[in-house]
Amino acid sequence: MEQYQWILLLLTIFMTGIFFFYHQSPTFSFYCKMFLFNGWIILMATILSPCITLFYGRRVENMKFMHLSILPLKNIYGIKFMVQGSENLNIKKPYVIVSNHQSCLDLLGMLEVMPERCVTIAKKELLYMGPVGWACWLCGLIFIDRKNKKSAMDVMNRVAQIMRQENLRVWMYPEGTRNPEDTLLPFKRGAFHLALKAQVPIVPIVTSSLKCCYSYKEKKLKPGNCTIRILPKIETQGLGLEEVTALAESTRKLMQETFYEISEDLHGEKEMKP
Ligand SMILES: CCCCCCCCCCCCCCC(=O)SCCNC(=O)CCNC(=O)[C@H](O)C(C)(C)COP(=O)(O)OP(=O)(O)OC[C@H]1O[C@@H](n2cnc3c(N)ncnc32)[C@H](O)[C@@H]1OP(=O)(O)O
Ligand SMILES: CCCCCCCC/C=C\CCCCCCCC(=O)OC[C@@H](O)COP(=O)(O)O
Repeated sequence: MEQYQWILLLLTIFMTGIFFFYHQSPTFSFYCKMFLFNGWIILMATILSPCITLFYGRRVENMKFMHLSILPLKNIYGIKFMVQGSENLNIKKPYVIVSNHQSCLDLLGMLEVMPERCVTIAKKELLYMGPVGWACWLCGLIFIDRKNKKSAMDVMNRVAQIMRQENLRVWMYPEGTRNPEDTLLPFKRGAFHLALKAQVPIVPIVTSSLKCCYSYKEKKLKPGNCTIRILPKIETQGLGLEEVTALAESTRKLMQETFYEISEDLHGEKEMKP
């Protein structure tokens, strides 16, 4: 046999093995899907980043490239988002969006509803993910070092200064990390300091439980329907920094109630856990 025939034969055996295990083992198929999910993001970032660097440089408008390149994942995985309350984002001025953070699928939900001129606050580790970090930087993401609180707060305080000048919306995950549970984590204060310092409203956005389509624990990634509810803005004008804790707690309570309300598998959940 010629060398290329050997290669073809080995490739066929390899692909047949993948196909076989994919259908036999849910865990294997989960890892394949996650590999494709991450692989797609890395591929898009690798293709787009050099072009964006060349033609546009770093600017918040580049988010639309992230949007266009990532949204096909929604169709590939059959995840449908039903958006409620889009009219609540018809605000011309800057504001802070706070959203719950369950898993990597939140990226799809975020891009589904993200308004124009919106930047996300992200952990600095993302910046070191090669082309993905480069793409995030080009889209204007703002990175914070969660292990260095002083530097994270300094960055947030600088954002408070520029968001009004540059008419920016800022998207934050106040839980500070992914949380697959049904009870939201206690909220970090950064988003609320930001809104109060910049004297801009807060818009809470709640994504229903993603357990219907994704669970890392159960090694599950399958098609499903999710609801994203955009709540009316919470005004902060005239409120002082002494209100940060109360504001964070009332916003969390509102988002937790909304989460129970829109998550089909949690209907009937009445008890609010602390
Ligand atoms: C082309 C294709 C490319 C595709 C690429 C794909 C890209 C994916 C993009 C998606 C990115 C999504 C990433 C999401 C994340 O990374 S989430 C993780 C990072 N985000 C956060 O952590 C935000 C939430 N955290 C906070 O807001 C924190 O408050 C923080 C600012 C980080 C500070 O941390 P910490 O100290 O732990 O917070 P506390 O809230 O507990 O605060 C402690 C006390 O400090 C006071 N405080 C807080 N902030 C301030 C401030 N700015 N100024 C003054 N004081 C502040 C706070 O009130 C607390 O005081 P008390 O204890 O109440 O007295
Ligand atoms: C040259 C180095 C090459 C490194 C290649 C890195 C590979 C990166 C693989 C895939 C990138 C996918 C990025 C998806 C980002 C989804 C956003 C997200 O969910 O971030 C998590 C963050 O909110 C909270 O983090 P933690 O829950 O605290 O943890």
